[in-house]
This record gives sequence, C-alpha cells and structure tokens, in this order.
Amino acid sequence: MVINADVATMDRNNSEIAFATTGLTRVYGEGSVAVHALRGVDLQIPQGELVVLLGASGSGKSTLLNILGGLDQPTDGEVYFFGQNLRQMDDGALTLYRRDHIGFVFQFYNLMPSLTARENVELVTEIADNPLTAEQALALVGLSERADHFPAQLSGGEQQRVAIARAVAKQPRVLFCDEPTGALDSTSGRQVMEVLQQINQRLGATVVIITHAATIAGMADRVIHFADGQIREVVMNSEKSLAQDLVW
Ligand SMILES: Nc1ncnc2c1ncn2[C@@H]1O[C@H](COP(=O)(O)OP(=O)(O)OP(=O)(O)O)[C@@H](O)[C@H]1O
Repeated sequence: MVINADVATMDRNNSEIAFATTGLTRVYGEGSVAVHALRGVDLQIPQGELVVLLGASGSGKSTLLNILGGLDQPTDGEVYFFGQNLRQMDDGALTLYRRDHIGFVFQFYNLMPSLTARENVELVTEIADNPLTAEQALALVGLSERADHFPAQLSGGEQQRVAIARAVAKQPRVLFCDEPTGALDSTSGRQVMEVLQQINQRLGATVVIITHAATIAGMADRVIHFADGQIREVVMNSEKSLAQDLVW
C-alpha cells in the first residue's frame, strides 16, 4: 500500500527533519542559455530514512543532491540541515559540514589505484573525528577478506563497496549516492543495495539514492519522483522490500 506524503504538515525546524528545502531554485547560465535545473523545490527528509530519487535524465536530481550536500549553492530558496540554513554558511563552514556529516558515493568509485582497499578507507579515517577503523568499515560492506587487495584486483561491485566503506567510515549522518549501481551488473548492484540498506538500518544514517532503476524504489521509505526540476510526487512505502529480493 502507498500513501501520498503531506510534506506541508511537517515543520522545517523539527530536529527530526534532516533536510528541509523551500522554493529551492537553481539556474545555470543566464539569458537565452539559462537552464532551470530546479524550479522551486519544497522537500522534507526525516532523519534515518532511506530515500530514493527517481526521474528522467536532466530532471534535476544531481543538482538537488549537490545542493543538499553542500557542493553547490541554490540560485534562490532555502536549504536547512537540522534547522541550520546552509545558505548562511561560508565556504569554510560548508567544508566542515561536508567533512563532518556527509558521505558521498558516485557511479564511478574514484578509488586511488595505487592504494589497497584498507588504505583507501584510511584516507578518510585519518582525518575524521570519531571514525570506524578501516577494518570495521570494510567488514560492514562484507570485504574484510579483501582489505589488502588493490582496486584492479577487485570487481566493480567490490570497488563500489570499498567506496561505500570509505564514505561511511567517518560515521556521517547522511550518505548521498548518485547512481551507485549505474556501472554494475544486477548481482553486484543488488549486493551494493544490500550494503546501503544495512548502513541505513545499522548506523541509522539517512541514505539518499539517485537511481534510474525503478525497482530500487521498493526498498525506500520515501520515493521522490522528479520531473522538469520539480517534485511530481512523493510516495511513502508502508512495506519495504529487502534489497536481496530486488529484481532488475
Ligand atoms: N554545470 C552545469 N551547467 C549548465 N547546465 C547544467 C549544469 N549541471 C547540470 N546542468 C543542467 O541542469 C539540468 C539538470 O541536471 P541534473 O544533472 O541535475 O539532472 P539529473 O536528473 O541528475 O540527470 P541524470 O539522471 O542524467 O544525471 C540538465 O538540463 C543539465 O543539462
């Protein structure tokens, strides 16, 4: 059963709300070449949810994620993280915000080829305040046995799981994943989704996943459908699929 979420009834300053946006707008370029990537997005994401963002190519999903993650600034509108307005942060504060609270996972894993899996994760654990050990992070993604392997010795799915271990080792409150299975076959993709589901459930991290694979929506608490820079629909799943049961 699905019910439509009534985002308007939630309080944007509520401490249980990880992200709230109001009238979020992003225009790239100016005049006749202006691209309206976001056209007034009002959104709330409660802490601890697993959220899936679906929408056609070019509908604004990555732009939204980049703004929520402090990688980009909106042209207009507001964006709050636990009630704190990201638009009022200077570059230094945004850097700390990203370092302390946000983990990113992208379609391509961006691992250092000359470092082992363990060393890739240690790049983060060395600079974080209260990190998991590299061993703990690799155990979380099921790769304890591969800690001393180099990226070239790992499959695509395993490399993505190392990238996830690196992103979660600092114990971020939020994990943003932009097409995390885009380069993977269905078996590896399912394993990556199982890991993301466990991170959401065991670490309590809010996990936001952009995907073109509509079937992944079944494991989300909240599915946000994007079209043409706007939210077309928000659907709550009252029953969630296990990642291991996903078929695509
Ligand atoms: N740096 C940029 N300069 C100009 N236009 C941009 C820039 N980044 C994105 N856009 C445009 O903004 C719109 C939204 O792009 P965005 O990448 O957010 O969409 P998306 O839904 O994530 O797409 P995809 O699923 O293909 O990744 C697109 O029309 C895109 O071409």
